[in-house]
Formats: sequence, C-alpha cells, structure tokens
Amino acid sequence: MALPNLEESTVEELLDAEAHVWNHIFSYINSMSLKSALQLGIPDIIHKHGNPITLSQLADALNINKAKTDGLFRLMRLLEHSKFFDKVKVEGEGEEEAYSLTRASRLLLRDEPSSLAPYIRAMLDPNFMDPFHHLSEWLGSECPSPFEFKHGRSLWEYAGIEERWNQLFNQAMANDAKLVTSILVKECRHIFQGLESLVDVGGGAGTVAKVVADAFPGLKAVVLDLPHVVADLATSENLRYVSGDMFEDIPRADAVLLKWILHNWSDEECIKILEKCKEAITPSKNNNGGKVIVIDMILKDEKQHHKGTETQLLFDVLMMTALTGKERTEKEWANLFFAAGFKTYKIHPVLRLRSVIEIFP
Ligand SMILES: C[S@@+](CC[C@H](N)C(=O)[O-])C[C@H]1O[C@@H](n2cnc3c(N)ncnc32)[C@H](O)[C@@H]1O
Ligand SMILES: O=c1cc(-c2ccc(O)cc2)oc2c(O)c(O)ccc12
Repeated sequence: MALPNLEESTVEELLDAEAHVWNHIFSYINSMSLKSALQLGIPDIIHKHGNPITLSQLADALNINKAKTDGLFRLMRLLEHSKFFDKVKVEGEGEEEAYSLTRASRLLLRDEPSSLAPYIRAMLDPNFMDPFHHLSEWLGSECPSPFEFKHGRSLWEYAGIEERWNQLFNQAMANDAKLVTSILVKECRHIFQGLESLVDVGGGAGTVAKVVADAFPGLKAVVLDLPHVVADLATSENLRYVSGDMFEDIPRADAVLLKWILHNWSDEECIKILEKCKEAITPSKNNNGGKVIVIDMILKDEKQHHKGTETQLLFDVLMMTALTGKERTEKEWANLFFAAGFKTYKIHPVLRLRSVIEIFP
C-alpha cells in the first residue's frame, strides 16, 4: 500500500489530517469542561429546577459574575455538542431556548444511585493525571509504571500513605461497582443463585459484595482487601471484611469474585492470583459453586473497528500507566486460566465493554 504523502494529498485530505491532530491535542478540553460543569454543580441545578433552564436562569442559579455569562454559554455549547446537555425550545418572550439533562448528565447527579460524579472528580484530579505526562520518559526507564515513575511508589503503596488519594480512588471504584452491580443482579442471577459463600477478592469498600449478599438470601460474603481499604469497615450479618494479601492467602468459599483485579497485574502475577483462587474454592456441592467469577474487559479484534475499541484501548494504556497490568484478548485470558490449572471457562458478555467470565477447575 502506498504511504500517504502530504505533497500529493488533496486540500481536503490535508485539512482532515489537521482537524484530526487538533481534535487529539485538545480532547483534554472536553474532560476539563466536564470537570468544570461538575464543580459548578450544573447537572444538579438543572435537575433541581425541574424544567429545562435558560442561560440567564442558569447564570442566576450559579451566582456567577454576570459579565461572564457568555463564557457560561460557550461552555454549555461545547457540552451540548458532546451530548451532556440538550437544548430545547421553551415558551416565553420570543422563542427562548433552554438546557435539559441527557442520560449522560443524569449520571453526574449527586443523588443518583449510579452517579459517576466521584469517578470523574478522581480521574480528573491533577494527581491522578500526572503519571500520563511521563509515559515517554518511563519507556526509557527501568521503572515498572509511569505512576511509580511520577509518585516514587506503586499505586497500592501510594494509596496506603496518601489518605486523600486513597479516598478518591476507593470512591471512584465504589461508583463503578454500583453501576455494574445493578446490572449484575438483573442479568446474571444464574451465576450467583445457590451459592452459600462468596469471597470478593480486592473487593474495596464492599459495594458489590453487599448488593450480591442482599440479593441472594443464604449467601454470606467476605471482602478481602488491603488494610488501608478495609481497616475501618463494619461487619454485618451477611458481610465480613478480611484484611490481607491475595498473593498470600484467600479465605475459602463456594466461589471467588475478581472484579477489575486481573487487568491490574502482569501475566505472571495473574497466574499466581488465579492459583490462590483455585486453592480457595470449595468443589461444587451442586450449589453452583466451585468457580472463579472474573469481571474484566475482553479486547475486541482491533481490525473490526468496534465502537468500544477506543475505550478498551484507552483502558489498556491506563493499566500500563497506573500499574503493571493490561487489557486482554480472549486468547490471552484463556492462556492465563489454563496456566493456572483451570479447565474450562464461560463468557457472559453482559456489560458491553466488560464481560463476566466463569472459570472452572
Ligand atoms: C481496581 S480496584 C477494584 C476494586 C473492586 N473490585 C471494584 O471493582 O470496585 C483493585 C482492588 O484490589 C485491591 N488490592 C490490591 N492489591 C491487593 C492485594 N495484594 N491483596 C488484596 N487486595 C489487593 C486494592 O486495594 C483495590 O481495592
Ligand atoms: O478508572 C480507573 C483509573 C485508575 C487510575 C487512573 C489514574 C491514576 O493515576 C491511577 C489510577 O485506575 C483504575 C484501576 O486500577 C482499575 O482497576 C479500574 C479502573 C481504574
């Protein structure tokens, strides 16, 4: 195939290439505009207003400097373009326009059970974004990750000493867990039905374990996580926290859950974790147990130009930047499962970009 040559390109092709570069350079303005809208509380204000809100009503509610109303208009115009807000006609003097929420901005509401607001706040915090400035230097270094290159210690060590960072990270994870679990208990009942015990390894604050234990009476859940995550969390009737290290010991149970764990780690580390999980599971007593349940992405074939491919590739670079992990294709997953001694697996592609994978010894 001939290489694209700028001298032989049409004007149209040249300008397309320039726009492509500009969009990539400035895509952070999308993130920062979203962050500002959240900081200002715009989604909550529109929601509280009850009806679509005009620009002047929004400016009044925000109590901004009135001379900056045009700035607010321009911020809203970009976010409307990115489908965070809709503009609708309202009755009034003349044909006034007003902003309403979209499904995406409903996910930013403070009191929405599946709100992603804390997730956005964490991920767009300068401390979280810093390691991405060091990707190229890291490639020439001996350091395990750009995160460690920037912060001088691994993500888990850093979380153990930087309490504000730890809180932001755990809240972001709990945020995602809420959204995922609301889908899991609807779409994946057959995976949990009949289990009497479940260990959520690296289960964070216990968001998933709590909802699953409540949704399946008779199931007792244990959350295993590092001391700085679970130290102060209270045990309840069907949920217990264990502080420990999954590379050392995992409490025994009918099934083990690994949500957003394996993509944090290298192949060698994953095999060690999976071997520990295999030791922990009680062979099935015909109660649907004796398995490990993995929730992670399965990389789509890049050549198919699947709509979610970009998101999956972004997560892959995220895992490389934050930790020593990666996103994996089905073949790469299968290799890990077999290397750890598992015999079969079953994929349930119920979460669009992520899958629930049951693996059996
Ligand atoms: C990406 S978070 C996922 C949290 C949760 N599973 C979820 O999806 O919301 C990874 C979790 O693994 C925990 N973790 C890291 N190293 C661990 C270890 N050696 N033993 C147990 N948990 C660990 C972290 O503290 C963190 O809570
Ligand atoms: O969504 C995330 C984000 C991170 C993350 C981002 C930026 C940093 O400087 C550190 C970490 O880490 C995640 C993670 O480890 C995971 O398993 C799932 C999601 C995310």
